[in-house]
Amino acid sequence: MALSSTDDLPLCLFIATGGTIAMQVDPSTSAPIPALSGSDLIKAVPAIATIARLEINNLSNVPSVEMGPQRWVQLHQVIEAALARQDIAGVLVSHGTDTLEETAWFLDLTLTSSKPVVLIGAQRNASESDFDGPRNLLSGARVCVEPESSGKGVMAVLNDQINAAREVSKTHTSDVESFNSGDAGFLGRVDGDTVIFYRSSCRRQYLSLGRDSLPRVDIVAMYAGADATSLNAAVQAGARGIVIQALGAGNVNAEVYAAISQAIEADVTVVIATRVPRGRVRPLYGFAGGGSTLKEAGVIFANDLSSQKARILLMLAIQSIRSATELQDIFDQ
Ligand SMILES: NC(=O)C[C@H](N)C(=O)O
Repeated sequence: MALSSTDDLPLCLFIATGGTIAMQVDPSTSAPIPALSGSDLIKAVPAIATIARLEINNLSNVPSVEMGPQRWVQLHQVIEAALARQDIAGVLVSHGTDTLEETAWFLDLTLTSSKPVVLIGAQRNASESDFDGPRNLLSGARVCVEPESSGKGVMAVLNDQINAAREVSKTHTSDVESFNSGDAGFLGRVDGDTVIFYRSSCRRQYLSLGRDSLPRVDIVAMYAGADATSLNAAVQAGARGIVIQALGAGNVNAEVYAAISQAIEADVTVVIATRVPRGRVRPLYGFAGGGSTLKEAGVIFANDLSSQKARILLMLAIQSIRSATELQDIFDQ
């Protein structure tokens, strides 16, 4: 459905997927649930017609806990087809904030166009008087039509702050100032009606989406006193890859180390990430389970990617690559 506004404005595709931005409080339970379609959202923010002409795709209305490989592939296909059209300047996607960074990273890795793709969401639902959805929608649209957005990859725009897909993460459960890019810093910001970029994203990667179904990759958490039960269960479940959310610079205890060694012998690719929000993992310590011994055992180090982003990179990479050296090269970029 195309919503008309000034004819000479750029045309963007607006894809609604769900999330709190599309939720209202259900009076019978007093809890927010999916309620608004993409069309409802746009109708509630008439000022958007001064920024862009929008074509609306009400793709889904799900909380982002329901996002995953199947929906990512579907979203990828819809966006790839839209960006191939000459008349489309960019794509705006509304999304729940809980897994927004994962969808953004998957799309950033797999889309081929240099046209902007902007993900937005909201921390407060549409029944709240200080609902942040409209502001994020307007700012997202501004970034989507901004000529300087070209080649910046997939971006997350919330609270007027522009983040690159590789670096962005949700850092607060409820505050509207939640999404940031850690050590890398924001890509830019929206100031009133002006989009200001501070930098480009210089660490972008492309991995082709070979098949429609991605290989199973699980995340296993390391913590004080952890045993190998979860890791062994992932191997039993048929995981082709396992990302360990390790400690510190990339360490596990002796029991988990032994299980990792066995998993690698059974041809499961194991990637070490960390639960620490900032910094890289590396082969540092020589005790059983320290990074140096893990490297000896044949693990891949996830660089500074969170475990959830390392999982996505691994899912895409092991479609075609199995050699540890080549996989490590991909994670080192
Ligand atoms: N603020 C939000 O959008 C959170 C919501 N649970 C979601 O991710 O769908």
